[in-house]
Amino acid sequence: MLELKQVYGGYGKMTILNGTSFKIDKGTITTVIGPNGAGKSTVFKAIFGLLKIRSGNVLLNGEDVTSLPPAKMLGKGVTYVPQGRNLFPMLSVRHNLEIGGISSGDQARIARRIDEVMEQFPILKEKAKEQAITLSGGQQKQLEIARALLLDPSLILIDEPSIGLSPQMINETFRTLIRLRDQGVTILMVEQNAKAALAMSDFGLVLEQGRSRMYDRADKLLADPRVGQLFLGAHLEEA
Ligand SMILES: Nc1ncnc2c1ncn2[C@@H]1O[C@H](COP(=O)(O)OP(=O)(O)OP(=O)(O)O)[C@@H](O)[C@H]1O
Repeated sequence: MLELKQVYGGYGKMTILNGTSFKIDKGTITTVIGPNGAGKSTVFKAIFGLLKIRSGNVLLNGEDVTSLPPAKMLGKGVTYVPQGRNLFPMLSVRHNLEIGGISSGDQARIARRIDEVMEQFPILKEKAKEQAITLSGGQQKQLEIARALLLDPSLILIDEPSIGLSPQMINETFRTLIRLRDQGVTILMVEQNAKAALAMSDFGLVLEQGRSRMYDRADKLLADPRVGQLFLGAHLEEA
């Protein structure tokens, strides 16, 4: 569904993506792991058009979407849930959802989608009129994921969804992602919480110094001693 071919990019004179190449299949969850600064978030920004790609290509279902701006990527069915909190805290849960649909020309459809999405996230329906800031961290992440669903994406890029959440809320967030995968949505996720994330993923990708070093079934990566070394901070070459 998504393919990166020899993607190079970075910030100013700094090159972070050094020929990143990988493919992910439709209807799967793939977790990207790797040491701090490996370029995991940068890959997402490059795919979603937030970072100019210097060379290389991003293909979506075979179509070249390299450096398309975010609004165009949304139109192609790709959505991005960045790291951290990305809500309007003083606005209501419903209002935050409405903002997610603002780029759609069809507001009647968005109103319908908000109702559908709320059915999938009962806590959001219950708290629709409450300010987003009154939700727990996990509920806020659910709201961000729900907002990402408004435009019916086929691919969700989600960066560190478990950060700052309790173990119970991490489980709930991961269960939500599995449910979406089972509905046919493709998920590409970055996670620091590598073991738990690989345990619920179909595939894993190890990124190091802006290059994909390993790609395999998630259970195989989990069992690979070199990945164990990586979790402990060693570089793959040393491992
Ligand atoms: N906006 C920016 N401007 C300049 N440098 C940046 C910017 N964003 C990230 N970087 C640098 O790019 C490198 C890769 O950052 P990135 O956030 O992609 O890494 P990561 O693998 O997601 O790391 P982490 O696990 O720590 O989140 C880092 O050295 C970082 O300091």
